[in-house]
Amino acid sequence: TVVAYVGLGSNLEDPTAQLARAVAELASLPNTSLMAQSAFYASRPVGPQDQPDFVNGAVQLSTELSPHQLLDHLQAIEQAHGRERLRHWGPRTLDLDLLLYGNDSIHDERLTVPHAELANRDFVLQPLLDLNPELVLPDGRSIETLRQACPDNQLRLLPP
Ligand SMILES: CC1(C)Nc2nc(N)[nH]c(=O)c2N=C1O
Repeated sequence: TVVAYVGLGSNLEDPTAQLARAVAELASLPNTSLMAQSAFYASRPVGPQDQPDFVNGAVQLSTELSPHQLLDHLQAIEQAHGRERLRHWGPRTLDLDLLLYGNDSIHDERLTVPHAELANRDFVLQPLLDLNPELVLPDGRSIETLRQACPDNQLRLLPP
């Protein structure tokens, strides 16, 4: 099995409920078990500001699924949450991103792992630190170091 990290985000239709439901759905994927889930954090949107604040989190999975099988499931869960891509970087009910898949680097037409924006988004880095403070990227950079260098998006820790 492989340890994979999935990022969650939402800013429509009760984001904390969307994330909580998505965690349960991820935990029940085939040949997959939920190892840990991060706290949830609220923050202002990075990019277009004319949309609601986001809630973000991450989960640590142990899976036998391939990266592409896992991606298929993530996209199916997003669809089940009624995600509509009306505009690039626009608001959405649920965003699931495959952040890390073991120590693999993957770059194909469907998948970029580690996630391309991971290193400069505190709403991704902080949940990853919650899950594994020792986490290191395939290229050797530590998540802890990246988090310290990352622009501060004033994350607000939400109560469990
Ligand atoms: C619109 C954009 C870039 N900004 C975000 N901003 C925040 N705070 N959280 C997100 O998950 C997020 N996702 C995005 O895709």
